This record gives sequence, structure tokens and C-alpha cells, in this order.
Amino acid sequence: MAKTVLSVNAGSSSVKITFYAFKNPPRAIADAQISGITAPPTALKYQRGSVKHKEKLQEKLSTPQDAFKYLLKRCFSDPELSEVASEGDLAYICHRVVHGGDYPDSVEINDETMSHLEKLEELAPLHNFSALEIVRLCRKELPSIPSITFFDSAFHHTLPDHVRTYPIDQQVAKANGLRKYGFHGISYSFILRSVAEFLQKPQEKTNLIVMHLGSGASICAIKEGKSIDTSMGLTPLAGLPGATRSGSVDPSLVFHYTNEAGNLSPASTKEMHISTAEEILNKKSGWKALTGTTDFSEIAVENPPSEAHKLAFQIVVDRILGFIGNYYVKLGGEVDALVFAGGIGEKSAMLRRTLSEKCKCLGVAIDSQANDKGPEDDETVKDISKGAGKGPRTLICQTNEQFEMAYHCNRARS
Ligand SMILES: Nc1ncnc2c1ncn2[C@@H]1O[C@H](COP(=O)(O)OP(=O)(O)O)[C@@H](O)[C@H]1O
Ligand SMILES: CC(=O)OP(=O)(O)O
Ligand SMILES: [Mg+2]
Repeated sequence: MAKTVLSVNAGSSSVKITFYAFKNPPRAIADAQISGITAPPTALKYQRGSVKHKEKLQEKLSTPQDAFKYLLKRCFSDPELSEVASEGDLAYICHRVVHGGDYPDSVEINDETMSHLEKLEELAPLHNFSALEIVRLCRKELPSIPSITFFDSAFHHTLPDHVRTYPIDQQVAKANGLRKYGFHGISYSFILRSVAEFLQKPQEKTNLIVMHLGSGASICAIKEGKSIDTSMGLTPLAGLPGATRSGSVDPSLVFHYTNEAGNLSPASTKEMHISTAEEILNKKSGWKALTGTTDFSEIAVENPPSEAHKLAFQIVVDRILGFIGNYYVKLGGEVDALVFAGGIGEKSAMLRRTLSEKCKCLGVAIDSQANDKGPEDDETVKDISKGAGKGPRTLICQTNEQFEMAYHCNRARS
């Protein structure tokens, strides 16, 4: 029996892969990622044990399939990485697919599930395309290795009807699958398990407000271990602003922004159709549009370099607060913890401090030293609360989507 599981997390501009020992809990063997696929320079990060390596690549890797092939070859040909030298060493490949439609759980890929996912691709071309390109490649070039797809949306299958339903014609809504799905669920599942364990509570008694803040950002209200609301919607565009995403705006805005809103974007390809409006709101908005940078660490600083940076920070804080207030009330004020996760949530002490101060009225208080220090590399959950206050505790959780997929894959199959 092959001894490793490969987890793949493909985004629009990056592909990350991690190999794990096929046991529980999974042990990471090697981790590699390529960024800058659509916007060069293309860069490689590689880690095996304590060995870390970064380089800019000369190779032209313009598609997720090229990037994945490159990463696989690189890992297979590393003489120090004897556990993964060829296809025969792989037991399963786990793929993160953002939009899983009505699937409440992961699925093993076969002709039927693949054709279902290909239909869904039309609903979420920007988010599913890269992942499905890699699934297609694996089916063709590694046909003996089962592929399992894990969906960001699956964690939110517990959303109540009144939360998931948009108030539009229900015949049209049902015929076209138009409802709130919610995303970042693989991450929320990791966070719920890790935080419940940290708090020594069963998951089904744990209530949390979790913020997954990265270049795509969302919030989730978890009641008794189940998602009861989340800020993203039919697609990951709704809710909070992101690096290049507007987040929620008045839907009529697109018709005033451009006359060509409904036309195909010039960025569309034969395989991937996106409209001009989708292109603008997903790729040309967010804090990049306000400040010129996608890097939030240039925005969350004490002395911002421009008024635009200051404004971008205030907007992000304002939108997050709106959801915290909303979810605090929906959870009846019974919140075990506010949890910060994702690249920004885990690294920006300033954002955590600003939000915590504004949530003082909920009894939130943080220890500024613990907050400034942040978590150690190997610390999954860190408590930054000040003493045992009246309100929810404040935690940082270093989330790990690749681990979460391997964890569930190995648990169900070993
Ligand atoms: N010290 C920091 N302060 C604020 N933001 C940071 C810091 N370090 C990284 N980030 C931001 O984290 C984001 C990436 O988050 P991550 O969750 O890794 O990305 P993705 O959404 O692409 O999966 C980027 O916007 C980056 O600027
Ligand atoms: C769902 C989503 O927005 O994912 P990401 O943050 O990885 O872009
Ligand atoms: Mg992410």
C-alpha cells in the first residue's frame, strides 16, 4: 500500500501541494508552492522538514496544470525525498475545490461526479477552473491514483433556509442553483476542530465567530459546531472586501460602472467564460483598486503611506465589524471565542488590536504583548485574551486547508 497522500490547493494565481504520511494525524513530509502563475515573476517555495528553499523560476508556467506538473516533478526528483519518488508512492490525491454546489461532503472523482462538477464550473468559473484543470490532469496522467475533491462550500450545508435563500423568484433560483453557499469551509472545519480541542469542549457545544482573512476573506458564525451563517454567498465575491474583490456592493452598481457589464470579459478563454462585471468586481477591486497593492501588510501599518491606505484599512475594519455585530446577535451573545485566521488574521497584530478595541462593548479584551507576538510557527491555536474576561475569548488559529483534507481522507480510508 502506498504510504503518502497528496493535498492540492489551487488558486487562480498559485498552486500549493503538500505530501502527508498516510496515517492519522497526517504528518507533513514536504510542501511546495508556485505563485505568480498569472502575474510573473513565477516563484517556487519548497520545504522538506527543516529545509526551506525559495527561488524565482525562469520556466514559463502559465497554467495551473503546468505549475502542478512542475511541482510534482520537482518533488519526485528530490533524492532526499525518498518517500515520494513516483506515482506508486501515492495512495490518494485530495483537491480543494471552492464551489461544490449541493455536495454536503467530499466526493471521489469518477465519470459521474466529474461531469457534475463540470456543470458547476459554469456557476463558479473564476474559482473552480484551476482546481478542476488539475483534477483533469491527474485523471489523465495519474489514472491509478484516486482523486478526492473537498469543497469549501460543504461546511455550510447546515445553513438554515432563511439564511441560504435569496429573496428572488424561487423558480428561477431553483432552476439555476441561485442561493448562498458560503466558502472557506475546509478552513472553518480545521479551525472548529482545533479550537474546540484547545477549549476542551466538544465541537457540538462550541459557538464561535471565525474570521478567515486572506486575499479572499470571509466570516462564519458557528453555533453548536454548525455553520449558521457566513459572509460569502453564491460565489466568494459577497461579503468582505478582498485583495482584488469588492465584497458586497449594491448589485445595481455594475450597470452604472460599465455599459459592457454583461459582455464576455476579454480575459475569457474557450474553456472559461466570465463577464466583464465579474472580472471587474473579482479581479480589479478590493484594496488593490484603492491603494495599488494586494499586500495587506502595507496597509495595516501605524503610519500609512497614503490617505488611500488609511481608507482601505478603515473599510476592511468597518465591514468586518458589521458581521461580528450581526453574528454576535444571531448567536444570542453566547460566543466562546472570536477567532482570527488566514494570512491577515494570523499575521496582522494591528488589525486584531483595532477590531478588539472596537468590540470592547462585547466584553472582548486582548493582551497586547501576546497579540504583538502572535503564534509560534508550530502553535496551531494561541489565546491572546486578557485574563478571564466577561466576553468571548480572542484566539488566533493558524489554519491549514491541505492538512484538513488529508486528515479526513486518511480517517475515512486508513
Ligand atoms: N504581517 C502581515 N500583516 C498583514 N497582512 C499580511 C501579513 N503577512 C501577510 N499578509 C497578507 O495575507 C494575505 C494572504 O493570506 P493567505 O490566507 O495566505 O492567502 P490566500 O487568500 O491567497 O490563500 C495577503 O493579502 C498578505 O498581504
Ligand atoms: C473561497 C476563496 O475566496 O478562496 P481564497 O481565499 O483561497 O481565494
Ligand atoms: Mg486561501
